[in-house]
Amino acid sequence: MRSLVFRQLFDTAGSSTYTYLLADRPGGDAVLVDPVVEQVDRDLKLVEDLGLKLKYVVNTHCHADHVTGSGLIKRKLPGVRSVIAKDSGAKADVHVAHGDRVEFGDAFLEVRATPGHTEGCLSYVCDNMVFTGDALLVRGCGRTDFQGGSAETLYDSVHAQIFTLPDDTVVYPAHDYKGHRSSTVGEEKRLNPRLSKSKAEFVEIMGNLGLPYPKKIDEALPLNLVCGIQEE
Ligand SMILES: N[C@@H](CCC(=O)N[C@@H](CSS)C(=O)NCC(=O)O)C(=O)O
Repeated sequence: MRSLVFRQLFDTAGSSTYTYLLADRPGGDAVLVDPVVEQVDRDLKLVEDLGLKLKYVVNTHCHADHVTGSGLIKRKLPGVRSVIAKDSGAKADVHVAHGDRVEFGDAFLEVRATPGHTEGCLSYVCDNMVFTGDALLVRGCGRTDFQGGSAETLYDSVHAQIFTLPDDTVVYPAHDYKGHRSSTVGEEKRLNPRLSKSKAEFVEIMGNLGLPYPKKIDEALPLNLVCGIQEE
């Protein structure tokens, strides 16, 4: 039985983003999923405290609400490689697509394409966990009104790629705005107020969210298209 290392970290500075640290074993090879630039020192201190070897910074998508920590982490730890979907249109060291694996030591993330919030959204499955980015949030989902978003596509993605996982798979989202930390596939299939509905109802709901644009969108998008801050 593998003793995977797992930590869930939260950006209290404003974006309400969850960053995940995973390693194949204590002191082993590690990945960081969705790091936030303001929290890079916190994340790297934890990597050092746990004696881990950080291999990849992995992005679920090109975020619009915060700047990814990928570029800054690469500057501080030059051996680390950034990962994002080929379909995101963003630069990175490694471009992945549906069916690929991101390997770290004896463990790996299985890449599942879950477009709809953006065209290049990915979810990553690791053992009994799925890191859903903004495709599926706890009792919610990512908005579909910019970055090539499509409610129809998001509905199909979640139903085909996430809701087909075992019901006890633990759902770890990229954001939470209501105090949740995780959920399960079974719970979300039953209780998600948007995605448990029919596709037509879902499309109607998503067309009427009326959310303001993220405050940092104009700063975040251009930087995230180059995988974060690249220069001094
Ligand atoms: N107020 C925040 C942005 C909130 C927001 O729009 N969140 C996105 C994910 S980040 S692009 C979203 O999809 N929300 C779905 C929902 O139902 O809330 C800010 O200004 O940064």
